[in-house]
Amino acid sequence: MTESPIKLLLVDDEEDSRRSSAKWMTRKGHTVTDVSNAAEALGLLERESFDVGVFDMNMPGMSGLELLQRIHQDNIDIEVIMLTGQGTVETAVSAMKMGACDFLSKPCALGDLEHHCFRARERHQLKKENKQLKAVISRSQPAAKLIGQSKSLQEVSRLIEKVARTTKPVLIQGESGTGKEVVAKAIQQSSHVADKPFVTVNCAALPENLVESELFGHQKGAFTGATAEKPGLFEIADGGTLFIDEIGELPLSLQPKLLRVLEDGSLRRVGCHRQRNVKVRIIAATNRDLQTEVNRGNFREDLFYRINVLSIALPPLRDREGDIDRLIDHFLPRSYHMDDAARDAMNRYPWPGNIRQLINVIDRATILADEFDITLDDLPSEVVDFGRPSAKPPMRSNTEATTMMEAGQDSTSSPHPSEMLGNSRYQLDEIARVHVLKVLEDQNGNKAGAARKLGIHRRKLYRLLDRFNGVTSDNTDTDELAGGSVI
Ligand SMILES: Nc1ncnc2c1ncn2[C@@H]1O[C@H](COP(=O)(O)OP(=O)(O)OP(=O)(O)O)[C@@H](O)[C@H]1O
Repeated sequence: MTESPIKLLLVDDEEDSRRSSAKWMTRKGHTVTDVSNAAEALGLLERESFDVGVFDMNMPGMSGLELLQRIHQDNIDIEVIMLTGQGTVETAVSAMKMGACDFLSKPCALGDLEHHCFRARERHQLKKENKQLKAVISRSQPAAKLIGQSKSLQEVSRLIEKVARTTKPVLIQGESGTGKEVVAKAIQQSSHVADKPFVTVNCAALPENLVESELFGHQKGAFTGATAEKPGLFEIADGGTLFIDEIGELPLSLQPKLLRVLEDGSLRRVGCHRQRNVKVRIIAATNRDLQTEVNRGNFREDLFYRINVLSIALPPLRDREGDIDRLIDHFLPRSYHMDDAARDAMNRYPWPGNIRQLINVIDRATILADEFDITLDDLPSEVVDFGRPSAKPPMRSNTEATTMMEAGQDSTSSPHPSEMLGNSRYQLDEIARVHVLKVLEDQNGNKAGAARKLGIHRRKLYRLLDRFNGVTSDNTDTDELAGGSVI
């Protein structure tokens, strides 16, 4: 048999035909359970899952059609083929209307039975894949590429390739924002289940009472609000990969249930007795030290050993030499340019929020930048000021404005602008100079802020500062001060 075996449930009160069908299908390598009545079949279906059911239409007690109806009502996931001794078009039509996928007349050739079961199983598989795809599409984000060439990241890439070849659980440890989810996706994309679902769940983002039903699914009426049955993420990820982020936050009470799936692939939805089986590759991530959590009694030791078969420690960004510039080049839109001073500051900063924080800083800078040039003024003060020689420099830029203020030409050496107003001793240019420098000083040297306060564009402020400093960068006169635009 080239195709994988079918898990089959045969329900027929005629012992001879049932036994010979079961024997034939078992000999062909399929897993067959056979029972003589519908009630027994229902009991089994509550506990176990099957790919295909072959039901005799006419049985004493509950008929095959009634059994089909119950399956439909209870939302049991199985494809049903109806068998009858007196096959008529009407009975076939009513069975199909009730959700049977096929119809066979008794006695049927055993070869036909297998052929029809394969077709039914294919349909079962397609329906399942369809459900999975819908769930995955609604959750998926575009795959992210792992940017960086530092030695420590190269080591991570090497590990990704290695662990991708197995189906064993992987534990990714690293600070928040270091790219644990990107690594999980990279493992999945290099694995043999790359075309299968990649489903993610973040244990920290879910209220404790929802984690169980989200992971394992629930039966209709299992708890208040469970108005319909819902498959869990393990079922959605069946055949593929489930990425469990922040696994350290998984409530202790649920840890044995996770251990069970990891051990034999079996699970039960909340409020349901039926055991289901899944084949899911688990990738877990944490920014906590799980061993410490084990020592503290917050995480089960057996589960820790189970998920920690293969582990990847993701280095923080500050330990990835050379990668900051690579990440800037990757995330900065092509039309933008970041000057050397800004790049130096970015490289000095220790990035406690790692790559996520770096992306946010770049996004912010592109919004604040004049034209397409990113300077120190476009970076947050904690980035600019980190590691600078003086704790609170009066000016943050290296332009002439700094020179002026360091040379004692700041606004404090002149009268307050309000005292100058209306005094014919002062020329308009002098009043403007004092006012502009005062505003700049009030803004701690932040030119973007000063320009905003002055109601002029930042480039206009640069030109004024150049002029006050005697730099003849252009031929602007005092008219510059009239009618500025706010950035
Ligand atoms: N090496 C990398 N190359 C490109 N982008 C990256 C890299 N590492 C992380 N990112 C990006 O940084 C952001 C954060 O990454 P991710 O969510 O994978 O981090 P995490 O470690 O899972 O964070 P948390 O612990 O908070 O869940 C995402 O936008 C991701 O695409």
